[in-house]
Amino acid sequence: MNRQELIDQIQLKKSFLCIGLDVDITKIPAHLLTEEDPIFAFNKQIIDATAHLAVAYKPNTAFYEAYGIKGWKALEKTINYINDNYPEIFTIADAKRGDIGNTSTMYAKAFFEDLNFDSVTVAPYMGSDSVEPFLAFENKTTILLALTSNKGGLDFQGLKTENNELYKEVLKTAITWKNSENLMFVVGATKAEYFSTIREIVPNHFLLVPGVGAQGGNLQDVCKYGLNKDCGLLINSSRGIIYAGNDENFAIKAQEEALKLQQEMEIILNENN
Ligand SMILES: O=C(O)c1cc(=O)[nH]c(=O)n1[C@@H]1O[C@H](COP(=O)(O)O)[C@@H](O)[C@H]1O
Repeated sequence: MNRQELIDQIQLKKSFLCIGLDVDITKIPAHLLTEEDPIFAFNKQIIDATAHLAVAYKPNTAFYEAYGIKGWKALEKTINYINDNYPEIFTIADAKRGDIGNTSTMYAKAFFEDLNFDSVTVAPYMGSDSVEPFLAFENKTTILLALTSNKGGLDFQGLKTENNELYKEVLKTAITWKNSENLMFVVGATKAEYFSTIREIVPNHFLLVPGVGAQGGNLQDVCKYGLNKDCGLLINSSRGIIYAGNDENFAIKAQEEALKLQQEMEIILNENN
């Protein structure tokens, strides 16, 4: 999926919601545990109940890798289900990869070709030749960690360099790389006060913003300085949506939580037009 198709979906659905499919088997409703593949059964119901409200889904691969081959199969079934039934949805493999060039190419093939995700999250720490192999894939997006939502995010990302803080160097340098139009950046919702500075450096790129919901980030605060002319934001909530209920009604409860965020987003988009 390309940038314009994503923007079209945002306008059509009046939503820039990304739902995180971070499925912990100890937290899913008990009645699903008798299913052959409880994780996929859970995801399928969440997706069917929320696809009209969201423009993106983001499975974090840790939650699948933790269950070995069964988990990876559930991830594969989930991405195939989305691509087959909701091809208009932007998909994010939250895998936070990045390595020397030839290894990064293999990570990119795993997520872009084998699993056919639209995008993957990547760590910038190893520099240009660790990220450019991801950027080389046409119609695929590389989502680079810039300023993360966690408390320790500032341990390194906030370090002062000669002229800047490190996260600003990441942004400034990454936009000079080959195929940098294929980049998005991760900025945590818990760091809302940084968005105006970030938008000075990357006015046009999309930002993936996790941290709304369970981590306490605020949608309004993020939008105040984070929105751009194309919206330019994907706001993720995982636990706040998918674990809203814990019985047979879990998908309806998830839908209700997604709807609350979508309705807030609709107002924000209308105000911004
Ligand atoms: O790359 C991410 O998605 C990410 C970056 C970040 O700075 N903070 C962050 O929470 N995430 C991910 O976003 C999701 C947040 O989940 P909830 O806190 O349950 O909404 C998890 O999958 C995290 O791994």
